[in-house]
Amino acid sequence: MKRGDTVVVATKNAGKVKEFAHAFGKLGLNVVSMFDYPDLPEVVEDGLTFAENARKKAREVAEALGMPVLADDSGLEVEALGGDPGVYSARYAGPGATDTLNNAKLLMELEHLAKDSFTTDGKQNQLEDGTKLLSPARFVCTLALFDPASGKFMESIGFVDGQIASKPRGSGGFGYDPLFWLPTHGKAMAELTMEEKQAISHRGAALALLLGKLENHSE
Ligand SMILES: O=P(O)(O)OP(=O)(O)OP(=O)(O)OC[C@H]1O[C@@H](n2cnc3c(O)ncnc32)[C@H](O)[C@@H]1O
Ligand SMILES: [Mg+2]
Repeated sequence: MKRGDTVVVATKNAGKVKEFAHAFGKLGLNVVSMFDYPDLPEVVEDGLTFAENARKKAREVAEALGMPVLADDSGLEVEALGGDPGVYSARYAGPGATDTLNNAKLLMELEHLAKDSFTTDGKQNQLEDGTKLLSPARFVCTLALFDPASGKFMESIGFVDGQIASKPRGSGGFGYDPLFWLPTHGKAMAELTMEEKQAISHRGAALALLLGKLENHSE
């Protein structure tokens, strides 16, 4: 990839598109997404892992377009929920789920549990304004780049650890960002600028790894 090239990202998530456009823009690359190809058939995300879904999105779109395509499959793993919503993060609240409905569903599930198991050391798990920290959690992002000419994938994975807060904060980012508390920053993910989010996020980490692999590959 060289300055001026276009990267096709197989996503219909406007939040992801913004983050990729920002990251690739710094390298002089343009980003197009599935919003630019509205007629492509929908990819059914029925994989059991993030990696399977990322590969499926990348391969199907790359084969339809006849060019290399990058896909991102990501989600939230919440310890107290045994790793849920995981690969179901986008549709946690059911068909037609929105970020708002998914966040409400997450809080409902956790507050349910909190009554039994998270009350004893309440002080420690509480922010100054009374917001409770309900469970450790982790964002995961897998990236898959598929080149239909070679039939090969290049893949990477990134993580970021935090806590689920009982109240949303901030208006940046997307998805579960307002509920994802970063003890290291004393802020929710949605309170970070895009630049700050990229520096610490699961997507930023996965992208840095992938770019490193691409660089080695082209040498
Ligand atoms: O499949 P595409 O079209 O890329 O878009 P999507 O929104 O369906 O994306 P996923 O299938 O990968 O589902 C990931 C969900 O996990 C959540 N998520 C992923 N990355 C996130 C981030 O950086 N911040 C907050 N929530 C995130 C968010 O709810 C996403 O909808
Ligand atoms: Mg999806």
